[in-house]
Amino acid sequence: MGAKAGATPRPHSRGEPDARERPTDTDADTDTDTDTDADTHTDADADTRLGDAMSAGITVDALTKRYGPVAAVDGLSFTVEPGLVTGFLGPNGAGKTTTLRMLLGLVTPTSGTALIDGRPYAGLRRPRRVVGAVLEATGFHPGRRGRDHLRVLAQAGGIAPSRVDEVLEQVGLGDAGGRRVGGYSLGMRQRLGLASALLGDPQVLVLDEPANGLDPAGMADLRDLLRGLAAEGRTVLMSSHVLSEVAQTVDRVVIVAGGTLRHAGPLAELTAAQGETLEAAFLRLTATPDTDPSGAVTAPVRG
Ligand SMILES: Nc1ncnc2c1ncn2[C@@H]1O[C@H](COP(=O)(O)OP(=O)(O)OP(=O)(O)O)[C@@H](O)[C@H]1O
Repeated sequence: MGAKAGATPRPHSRGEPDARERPTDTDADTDTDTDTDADTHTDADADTRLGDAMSAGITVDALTKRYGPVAAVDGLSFTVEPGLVTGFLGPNGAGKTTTLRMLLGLVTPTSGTALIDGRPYAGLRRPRRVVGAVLEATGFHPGRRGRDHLRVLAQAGGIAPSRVDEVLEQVGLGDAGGRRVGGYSLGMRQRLGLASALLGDPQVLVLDEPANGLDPAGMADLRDLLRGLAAEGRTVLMSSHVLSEVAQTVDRVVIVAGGTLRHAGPLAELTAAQGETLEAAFLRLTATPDTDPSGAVTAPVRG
Protein backbone atom coordinates (compact mmCIF):
# COMPACT_ATOMS: atom_id res chain seq x y z
CA MET A 1 0.00 0.00 0.00
CA GLY A 2 2.83 2.49 0.30
CA ALA A 3 3.52 4.04 -3.05
CA LYS A 4 6.55 5.72 -4.43
CA ALA A 5 7.27 3.55 -1.47
CA GLY A 6 10.64 2.23 -0.77
CA ALA A 7 12.59 1.71 2.30
CA THR A 8 15.65 3.24 0.77
CA PRO A 9 15.27 6.57 -0.91
CA ARG A 10 17.71 6.92 -3.76
CA PRO A 11 20.59 9.33 -3.72
CA HIS A 12 19.64 12.74 -4.99
CA SER A 13 19.55 12.49 -8.72
CA ARG A 14 18.64 15.99 -9.80
CA GLY A 15 20.94 18.91 -10.12
CA GLU A 16 24.26 19.27 -8.45
CA PRO A 17 24.75 17.62 -5.12
CA ASP A 18 24.33 19.76 -2.06
CA ALA A 19 27.36 19.32 0.10
CA ARG A 20 25.36 20.05 3.21
CA GLU A 21 22.92 17.25 2.66
CA ARG A 22 23.28 14.10 4.62
CA PRO A 23 24.31 10.94 2.86
CA THR A 24 21.28 8.99 1.81
CA ASP A 25 22.23 5.90 3.70
CA THR A 26 20.98 7.79 6.71
CA ASP A 27 17.50 7.92 5.24
CA ALA A 28 14.77 8.20 7.74
CA ASP A 29 13.02 5.05 6.77
CA THR A 30 16.09 2.91 6.81
CA ASP A 31 17.99 4.98 9.34
CA THR A 32 20.65 2.43 9.79
CA ASP A 33 22.86 5.00 11.47
CA THR A 34 20.55 7.27 13.34
CA ASP A 35 19.06 4.52 15.39
CA THR A 36 22.33 3.19 16.59
CA ASP A 37 21.64 4.67 19.95
CA ALA A 38 18.70 2.35 20.34
CA ASP A 39 20.37 0.46 23.10
CA THR A 40 21.79 3.42 24.91
CA HIS A 41 18.60 5.24 25.76
CA THR A 42 15.99 4.20 28.20
CA ASP A 43 12.29 4.75 28.39
CA ALA A 44 13.11 8.10 29.89
CA ASP A 45 13.31 9.32 26.31
CA ALA A 46 10.35 11.61 26.17
CA ASP A 47 10.29 11.69 22.40
CA THR A 48 10.06 7.93 22.08
CA ARG A 49 7.43 7.08 24.59
CA LEU A 50 4.35 5.92 22.75
CA GLY A 51 2.47 6.54 25.92
CA ASP A 52 2.80 10.19 25.10
CA ALA A 53 -0.62 9.73 23.57
CA MET A 54 0.63 9.89 20.01
CA SER A 55 0.83 13.63 20.36
CA ALA A 56 3.66 14.32 17.96
CA GLY A 57 2.80 16.73 15.18
CA ILE A 58 4.70 18.40 12.36
CA THR A 59 5.53 22.08 12.19
CA VAL A 60 6.99 23.63 9.08
CA ASP A 61 7.94 27.28 9.47
CA ALA A 62 9.26 29.62 6.79
CA LEU A 63 10.97 26.64 5.18
CA THR A 64 13.10 27.45 2.15
CA LYS A 65 15.38 25.39 -0.05
CA ARG A 66 17.29 26.92 -2.92
CA TYR A 67 19.23 25.03 -5.56
CA GLY A 68 21.17 27.80 -7.22
CA PRO A 69 18.57 30.08 -8.76
CA VAL A 70 15.75 27.58 -8.18
CA ALA A 71 13.66 27.97 -5.05
CA ALA A 72 12.38 24.41 -4.69
CA VAL A 73 10.62 25.44 -1.47
CA ASP A 74 10.04 29.10 -0.74
CA GLY A 75 8.99 30.29 2.71
CA LEU A 76 6.62 27.41 3.35
CA SER A 77 4.71 27.26 6.66
CA PHE A 78 2.07 24.77 7.78
CA THR A 79 1.27 22.37 10.58
CA VAL A 80 0.14 18.75 10.54
CA GLU A 81 -1.97 17.61 13.46
CA PRO A 82 -2.06 14.26 15.24
CA GLY A 83 -5.15 12.13 14.83
CA LEU A 84 -5.75 13.17 11.23
CA VAL A 85 -4.69 12.16 7.75
CA THR A 86 -3.32 15.19 5.93
CA GLY A 87 -2.87 15.24 2.17
CA PHE A 88 0.19 17.07 0.86
CA LEU A 89 -0.72 18.09 -2.65
CA GLY A 90 0.82 20.02 -5.49
CA PRO A 91 1.63 19.75 -9.17
CA ASN A 92 4.89 18.29 -10.44
CA GLY A 93 7.84 20.30 -9.20
CA ALA A 94 5.81 22.01 -6.47
CA GLY A 95 8.39 21.20 -3.81
CA LYS A 96 6.62 18.35 -2.03
CA THR A 97 9.44 15.84 -2.06
CA THR A 98 12.00 18.48 -1.15
CA THR A 99 9.84 19.48 1.80
CA LEU A 100 9.46 15.89 2.97
CA ARG A 101 13.20 15.32 2.59
CA MET A 102 13.93 18.37 4.74
CA LEU A 103 11.45 17.11 7.31
CA LEU A 104 13.29 13.80 7.41
CA GLY A 105 16.73 15.36 7.68
CA LEU A 106 17.80 14.22 4.21
CA VAL A 107 18.11 17.70 2.77
CA THR A 108 19.40 20.73 4.67
CA PRO A 109 17.08 23.76 4.51
CA THR A 110 18.48 27.00 3.17
CA SER A 111 16.45 28.65 5.92
CA GLY A 112 13.45 27.96 8.11
CA THR A 113 12.59 24.85 10.08
CA ALA A 114 10.77 21.56 9.65
CA LEU A 115 10.09 19.93 13.01
CA ILE A 116 8.61 16.64 14.15
CA ASP A 117 7.35 16.65 17.70
CA GLY A 118 9.05 20.01 18.08
CA ARG A 119 12.48 18.82 17.01
CA PRO A 120 14.44 18.58 13.79
CA TYR A 121 14.77 14.98 12.64
CA ALA A 122 18.41 14.92 13.71
CA GLY A 123 17.32 15.87 17.22
CA LEU A 124 15.07 12.83 17.67
CA ARG A 125 16.78 10.34 19.89
CA ARG A 126 15.17 7.26 18.43
CA PRO A 127 13.78 8.51 15.16
CA ARG A 128 12.32 5.23 13.95
CA ARG A 129 10.12 5.14 17.04
CA VAL A 130 8.85 8.63 16.33
CA VAL A 131 8.55 8.82 12.57
CA GLY A 132 8.17 6.26 9.83
CA ALA A 133 8.67 7.36 6.26
CA VAL A 134 8.19 5.98 2.80
CA LEU A 135 9.83 7.99 0.08
CA GLU A 136 10.42 5.79 -2.94
CA ALA A 137 9.80 2.25 -4.08
CA THR A 138 13.20 1.50 -5.44
CA GLY A 139 15.43 0.69 -2.54
CA PHE A 140 14.83 -3.00 -2.09
CA HIS A 141 17.39 -5.65 -2.84
CA PRO A 142 15.56 -7.77 -5.43
CA GLY A 143 17.10 -10.99 -4.24
CA ARG A 144 16.08 -10.48 -0.65
CA ARG A 145 12.82 -11.79 0.73
CA GLY A 146 10.38 -9.20 2.03
CA ARG A 147 10.53 -10.57 5.55
CA ASP A 148 14.34 -10.54 5.53
CA HIS A 149 14.36 -6.93 4.36
CA LEU A 150 12.28 -6.00 7.39
CA ARG A 151 14.41 -8.13 9.71
CA VAL A 152 17.50 -6.20 8.65
CA LEU A 153 15.77 -2.91 9.31
CA ALA A 154 14.43 -4.09 12.65
CA GLN A 155 17.85 -5.22 13.75
CA ALA A 156 19.46 -1.94 12.67
CA GLY A 157 16.79 0.00 14.49
CA GLY A 158 16.84 -1.97 17.72
CA ILE A 159 13.27 -3.07 17.09
CA ALA A 160 11.88 -6.39 18.32
CA PRO A 161 11.96 -9.04 15.55
CA SER A 162 8.36 -9.89 16.38
CA ARG A 163 7.33 -6.61 14.76
CA VAL A 164 8.30 -7.97 11.35
CA ASP A 165 5.40 -10.36 11.02
CA GLU A 166 3.05 -7.88 12.66
CA VAL A 167 3.70 -5.20 10.06
CA LEU A 168 3.63 -7.70 7.19
CA GLU A 169 0.13 -8.66 8.29
CA GLN A 170 -0.81 -5.04 8.80
CA VAL A 171 -0.04 -4.14 5.18
CA GLY A 172 -1.50 -7.31 3.69
CA LEU A 173 1.78 -9.05 2.89
CA GLY A 174 1.39 -11.80 5.45
CA ASP A 175 1.50 -14.51 2.80
CA ALA A 176 4.18 -12.87 0.66
CA GLY A 177 6.87 -12.19 3.24
CA GLY A 178 8.82 -15.28 2.17
CA ARG A 179 8.98 -14.25 -1.49
CA ARG A 180 11.86 -12.39 -3.05
CA VAL A 181 11.21 -8.69 -3.53
CA GLY A 182 12.34 -8.91 -7.15
CA GLY A 183 9.12 -10.78 -7.84
CA TYR A 184 6.89 -8.25 -6.09
CA SER A 185 4.49 -6.07 -8.05
CA LEU A 186 4.73 -2.30 -7.63
CA GLY A 187 1.80 -2.43 -5.26
CA MET A 188 3.53 -5.08 -3.17
CA ARG A 189 6.70 -3.01 -3.02
CA GLN A 190 4.60 -0.08 -1.89
CA ARG A 191 3.17 -2.24 0.86
CA LEU A 192 6.63 -3.38 1.86
CA GLY A 193 7.76 0.24 2.05
CA LEU A 194 4.85 1.01 4.29
CA ALA A 195 5.66 -2.01 6.43
CA SER A 196 9.19 -0.63 6.82
CA ALA A 197 7.79 2.67 7.97
CA LEU A 198 5.51 0.98 10.49
CA LEU A 199 8.21 -1.20 12.04
CA GLY A 200 9.01 1.19 14.87
CA ASP A 201 5.31 1.72 15.66
CA PRO A 202 5.88 5.43 14.97
CA GLN A 203 3.73 8.31 16.10
CA VAL A 204 4.20 10.11 12.79
CA LEU A 205 3.98 8.70 9.27
CA VAL A 206 5.38 10.60 6.29
CA LEU A 207 4.43 8.99 3.00
CA ASP A 208 5.41 10.24 -0.45
CA GLU A 209 2.88 9.06 -3.03
CA PRO A 210 1.67 6.01 -1.10
CA ALA A 211 -1.21 5.43 -3.53
CA ASN A 212 1.03 5.32 -6.59
CA GLY A 213 0.73 2.03 -8.43
CA LEU A 214 -1.98 0.57 -6.25
CA ASP A 215 -5.01 -1.10 -7.75
CA PRO A 216 -8.45 -0.16 -6.43
CA ALA A 217 -8.38 -2.85 -3.75
CA GLY A 218 -4.91 -1.74 -2.70
CA MET A 219 -6.10 1.84 -2.46
CA ALA A 220 -9.03 0.81 -0.33
CA ASP A 221 -6.68 -1.12 1.95
CA LEU A 222 -4.35 1.86 2.16
CA ARG A 223 -7.24 4.15 2.99
CA ASP A 224 -8.45 1.88 5.78
CA LEU A 225 -4.96 1.48 7.16
CA LEU A 226 -4.15 5.19 7.18
CA ARG A 227 -7.48 6.13 8.67
CA GLY A 228 -7.02 3.48 11.33
CA LEU A 229 -3.56 4.77 12.18
CA ALA A 230 -4.88 8.31 12.47
CA ALA A 231 -7.76 7.10 14.62
CA GLU A 232 -5.14 5.75 17.02
CA GLY A 233 -3.87 9.30 17.37
CA ARG A 234 -0.99 9.14 14.94
CA THR A 235 -0.02 11.93 12.59
CA VAL A 236 -0.25 10.94 8.94
CA LEU A 237 1.11 13.14 6.15
CA MET A 238 0.82 11.77 2.62
CA SER A 239 1.61 13.33 -0.70
CA SER A 240 -0.42 12.21 -3.66
CA HIS A 241 -1.39 13.03 -7.22
CA VAL A 242 -4.44 10.80 -7.07
CA LEU A 243 -6.94 13.43 -6.03
CA SER A 244 -9.93 11.11 -6.13
CA GLU A 245 -8.21 8.89 -3.63
CA VAL A 246 -7.07 11.82 -1.53
CA ALA A 247 -10.63 13.10 -1.39
CA GLN A 248 -11.73 9.82 0.15
CA THR A 249 -8.85 9.48 2.56
CA VAL A 250 -7.72 12.76 4.07
CA ASP A 251 -9.15 15.07 6.70
CA ARG A 252 -7.00 18.05 5.85
CA VAL A 253 -5.06 19.24 2.85
CA VAL A 254 -1.90 21.24 2.42
CA ILE A 255 -1.61 22.45 -1.17
CA VAL A 256 1.63 23.83 -2.55
CA ALA A 257 2.75 25.14 -5.92
CA GLY A 258 5.99 26.78 -6.95
CA GLY A 259 7.39 26.02 -3.51
CA THR A 260 4.79 28.20 -1.81
CA LEU A 261 1.71 27.43 0.24
CA ARG A 262 -1.58 27.85 -1.59
CA HIS A 263 -3.97 26.42 0.98
CA ALA A 264 -3.98 24.54 4.27
CA GLY A 265 -7.11 23.48 6.06
CA PRO A 266 -9.85 20.89 6.40
CA LEU A 267 -10.80 19.17 3.16
CA ALA A 268 -14.49 19.66 3.87
CA GLU A 269 -14.00 23.39 4.32
CA LEU A 270 -12.20 23.65 1.00
CA THR A 271 -14.71 21.75 -1.06
CA ALA A 272 -17.82 22.95 0.72
CA ALA A 273 -16.92 26.63 0.62
CA GLN A 274 -17.29 26.94 -3.14
CA GLY A 275 -19.13 23.75 -3.90
CA GLU A 276 -16.09 22.48 -5.74
CA THR A 277 -14.59 19.08 -6.11
CA LEU A 278 -11.10 18.69 -4.69
CA GLU A 279 -9.78 18.56 -8.25
CA ALA A 280 -11.41 21.85 -9.17
CA ALA A 281 -10.16 23.51 -6.00
CA PHE A 282 -6.69 22.09 -6.59
CA LEU A 283 -6.54 23.44 -10.14
CA ARG A 284 -7.78 26.84 -9.01
CA LEU A 285 -5.34 27.07 -6.12
CA THR A 286 -2.32 25.87 -8.04
CA ALA A 287 -2.89 28.02 -11.10
CA THR A 288 0.04 30.31 -11.81
CA PRO A 289 0.55 33.04 -10.85
CA ASP A 290 -0.80 33.07 -7.32
CA THR A 291 -1.83 36.69 -7.56
CA ASP A 292 -4.77 38.19 -9.40
CA PRO A 293 -4.28 41.06 -11.88
CA SER A 294 -4.69 43.64 -9.11
CA GLY A 295 -1.79 42.04 -7.30
CA ALA A 296 -3.88 40.62 -4.47
CA VAL A 297 -3.03 37.14 -3.34
CA THR A 298 -5.91 34.92 -4.34
CA ALA A 299 -4.78 31.76 -2.68
CA PRO A 300 -5.50 31.54 1.03
CA VAL A 301 -2.60 30.74 3.27
CA ARG A 302 -2.34 28.98 6.57
CA GLY A 303 -5.10 26.86 7.88
N1 LIG B 1 18.74 18.22 -5.95
C1 LIG B 1 18.15 19.16 -6.69
N2 LIG B 1 18.89 20.00 -7.44
C2 LIG B 1 18.31 20.95 -8.21
N3 LIG B 1 16.98 21.16 -8.28
C3 LIG B 1 16.20 20.36 -7.55
C4 LIG B 1 16.73 19.31 -6.72
N4 LIG B 1 15.69 18.69 -6.10
C5 LIG B 1 14.58 19.30 -6.53
N5 LIG B 1 14.87 20.29 -7.38
C6 LIG B 1 13.90 21.18 -8.07
O1 LIG B 1 13.06 21.71 -7.07
C7 LIG B 1 11.72 21.79 -7.55
C8 LIG B 1 10.80 21.00 -6.62
O2 LIG B 1 11.06 19.62 -6.78
P1 LIG B 1 10.33 18.51 -5.91
O3 LIG B 1 10.86 17.18 -6.36
O4 LIG B 1 10.45 18.84 -4.49
O5 LIG B 1 8.83 18.68 -6.37
P2 LIG B 1 7.60 17.68 -6.17
O6 LIG B 1 6.45 18.53 -5.76
O7 LIG B 1 7.97 16.57 -5.28
O8 LIG B 1 7.38 17.16 -7.64
P3 LIG B 1 6.78 15.75 -8.19
O9 LIG B 1 5.33 15.77 -7.86
O10 LIG B 1 7.06 15.83 -9.65
O11 LIG B 1 7.54 14.65 -7.51
C9 LIG B 1 11.75 21.31 -8.98
O12 LIG B 1 11.91 22.43 -9.82
C10 LIG B 1 12.99 20.44 -9.01
O13 LIG B 1 13.52 20.38 -10.30
